[in-house]
Amino acid sequence: MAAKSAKKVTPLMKQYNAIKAKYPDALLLFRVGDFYETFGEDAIKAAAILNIVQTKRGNGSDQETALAGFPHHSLNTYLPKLVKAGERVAICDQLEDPKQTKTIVKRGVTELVTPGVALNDEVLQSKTNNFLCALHYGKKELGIAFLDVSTGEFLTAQGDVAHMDKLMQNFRPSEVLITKPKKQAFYQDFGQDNHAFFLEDWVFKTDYANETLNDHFNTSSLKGFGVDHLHEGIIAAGVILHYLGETQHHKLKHITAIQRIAEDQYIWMDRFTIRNLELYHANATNAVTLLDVIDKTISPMGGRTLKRWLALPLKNIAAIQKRHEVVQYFLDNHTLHQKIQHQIKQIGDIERLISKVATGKVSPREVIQLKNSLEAIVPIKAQASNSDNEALKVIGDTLNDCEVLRTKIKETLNEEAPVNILKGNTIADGYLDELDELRSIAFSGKDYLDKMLERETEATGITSLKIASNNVFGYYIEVRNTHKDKVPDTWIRKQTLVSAERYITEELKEYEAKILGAEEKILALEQQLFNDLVVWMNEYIKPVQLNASLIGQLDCLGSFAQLAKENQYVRPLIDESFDLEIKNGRHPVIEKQLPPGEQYIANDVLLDRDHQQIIMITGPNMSGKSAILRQTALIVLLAQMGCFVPAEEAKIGVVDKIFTRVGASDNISMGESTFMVEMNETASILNNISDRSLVLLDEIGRGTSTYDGISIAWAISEFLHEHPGRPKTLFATHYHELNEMCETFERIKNYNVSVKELKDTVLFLRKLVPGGSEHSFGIHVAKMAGMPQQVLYRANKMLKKLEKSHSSEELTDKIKGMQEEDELQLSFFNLDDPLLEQIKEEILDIDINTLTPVEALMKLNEIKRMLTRKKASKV
Ligand SMILES: Nc1ncnc2c1ncn2[C@@H]1O[C@H](COP(=O)(O)OP(=O)(O)OP(=O)(O)O)[C@@H](O)[C@H]1O
Repeated sequence: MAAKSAKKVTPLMKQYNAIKAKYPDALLLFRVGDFYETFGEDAIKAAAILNIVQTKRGNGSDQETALAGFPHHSLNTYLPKLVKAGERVAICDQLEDPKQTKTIVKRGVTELVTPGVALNDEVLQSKTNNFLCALHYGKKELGIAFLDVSTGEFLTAQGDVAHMDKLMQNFRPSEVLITKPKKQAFYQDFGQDNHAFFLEDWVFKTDYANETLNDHFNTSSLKGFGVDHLHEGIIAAGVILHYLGETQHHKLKHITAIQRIAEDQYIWMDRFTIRNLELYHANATNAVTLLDVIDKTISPMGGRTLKRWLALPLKNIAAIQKRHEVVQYFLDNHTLHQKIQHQIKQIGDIERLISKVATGKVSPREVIQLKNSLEAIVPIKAQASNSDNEALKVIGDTLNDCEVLRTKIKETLNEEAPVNILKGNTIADGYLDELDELRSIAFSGKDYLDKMLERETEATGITSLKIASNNVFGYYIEVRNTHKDKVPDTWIRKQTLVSAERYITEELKEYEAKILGAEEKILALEQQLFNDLVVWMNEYIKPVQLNASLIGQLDCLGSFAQLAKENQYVRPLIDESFDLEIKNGRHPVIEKQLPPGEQYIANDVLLDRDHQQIIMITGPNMSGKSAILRQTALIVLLAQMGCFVPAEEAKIGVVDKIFTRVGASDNISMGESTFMVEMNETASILNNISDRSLVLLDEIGRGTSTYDGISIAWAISEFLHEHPGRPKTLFATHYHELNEMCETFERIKNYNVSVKELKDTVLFLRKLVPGGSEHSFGIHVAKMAGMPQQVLYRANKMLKKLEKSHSSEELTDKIKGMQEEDELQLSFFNLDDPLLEQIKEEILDIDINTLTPVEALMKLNEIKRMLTRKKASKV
């Protein structure tokens, strides 16, 4: 019997199965009454992610299925958690009023929320764009498009894999769309880290893309956007719009344009450089990024603009200088700076608010927020327009005070409008006579009831009459039992209590109907008026978006001034020269991380085309070589973003590309391939450099044996020196052999990061001084670790000899010879001491060619431990 009934699928589950079949990749939230329910696999996932109870449906039958749900009003709490966990969530709602239908309620998916297509504030981060990306593999090139549906920004580009990879690093999309047949290629080219979704191949077609885009923009060609030549990019952009349709996002008026990412206008940085410089993504957990240090923006638009500026520093000198001028102006005009910042603080996320207007998801309270934000723009516009700084004036003149929009919102909406329109009191008093009248009926009831009570008391002579209402019986007149006999016949008894009776009268019934009718009408009218307002507001999408962009810029520039003031940054000079002159430059992040009382040691870096094109920096580990390299790149980058820089003075011949490469540090554990990767990466630099490039090489060549490493580092430096572009280069190395290069190559100069050797420690002076280093530095570290003198002496001696040797075959013989020669020195031990034998073996086993300083240190530590143990056992 049970088995028979179990086979029968209920109409509800039948409907569920049909809808689920259309969205197999999504977690389906199925509205049943006041709940969103999930079933089967979805329920198991939802219960785990949301930490909600999972139950069963089907009572042990073979149709038993898992079930988990939550109240519909908690959607805003639970939905973001599912999306953040990487789920695609299909929201299936009831499409008709259950009260109006006798059969099963019609249901359908009203929205598919995916990580890249989110409008919900709980999913979005205010200072970060949330980009959806589509990538198309064309015949020669790849096309890419990015859309932030929450702000309406839509961008496209095309190029090779490296180029696409760099853009992905810049824009960090939350979701990437790719055609199914390219799944493997995508993982190979871009790794497994992206949240990818694979679509059918037919979506990736030129005609379809053009049609979709032209339909959306209501254009006949994409020429006007300057993207018509980007065939692959257009396909990617078409895929994005297609996907929005698929996810039930149809109201997209806020996507007003598509823009080409004009890479030629920005400094080129490849992904290694972006990562290595830790611009906005830390390499270690809790590490501080450049963005963390420089971000003083105070609005969501400013925060997002800053990220964009950081990813895309400018090359156009005039544009850079314009930004510098505004920053300087803010610094010179403190009061204006403060006033503008104060006003910006009052501005909400107008960019996302206007998107919500377009998508019809805006709440009454948000419309009020938008109006208040636009009001805060009015004084900014006036102040900027009245300033005597040209660039600021342009911003002021371009800002739109949106007066008509503000006035209309003000007269339509109540200033205290609720989030949920059903709460009532959304539309302002005095906006519509009809509404005012209804309100007076609905809300002036107290007066009317008081009068009725007075009349009835007089007519019946009952002194303790009461008029009230409850949810079950509506309005009633209550009579205490002592007066029961005085109740007129026309009253109808509704409820009996212990000490009283409740009645209704004809008049009370009529009154109730009128009030209820009025309340219903008020709600309907309010909804209609609010909807009309929102539709009307669509005309203001473009001006509000323009304001958002200008406020974002202004916030950024104000933030640069704030940063300069707080940290003694100076205005850099950008010109067309090829020189780089930094006086007393600092590393913006490290200087903020130093322990209290410690000062960052500033350094000069001078590079030019004629005398000092390449600087070879030697110095022991931890002396500050990498810091000098990175601070140089960061100073250039900050300057070309329009920011001031951490230095005493900086003169920068505009840079078009920044390359950084860091040699593999743990090649031994990672094997040959790491070295190959390092060489491949370096090769890509050598093939792409120009006369305005800045190249930073940190310990390149470290990932192989010493002599290979030296030879490669030598060859790379020689290549850069001889390159007609004469790219400016900083090369940090521990191969002091490279210091010899300056004798042959006139534009290579030696510098070292100075240290002072004290009796038993090394003091880092961190000053970059002219001149090379004469020897290796591993021993310094050993010294610092407090090695016994004998061990140090021995290590020093061995190293010196090894440095002189030229091939690894000679090493063993040499070491043997050295042992015989030096054995007497180690009088601390008995010659036949088994420990000595063991240490001997240890040292002989070391392959110095591939030994990194840290490993040397560890080895020495091991030997020290042996000796300490020996010493202790003797005592
Ligand atoms: N100019 C400076 N002033 C103060 N502290 C500094 C300075 N430069 C570097 N440091 C400190 O020294 C640490 C090591 O610097 P850095 O990593 O640049 O050394 P390195 O010579 O490149 O070492 P390695 O060869 O091991 O990579 C930094 O993390 C920082 O704390």
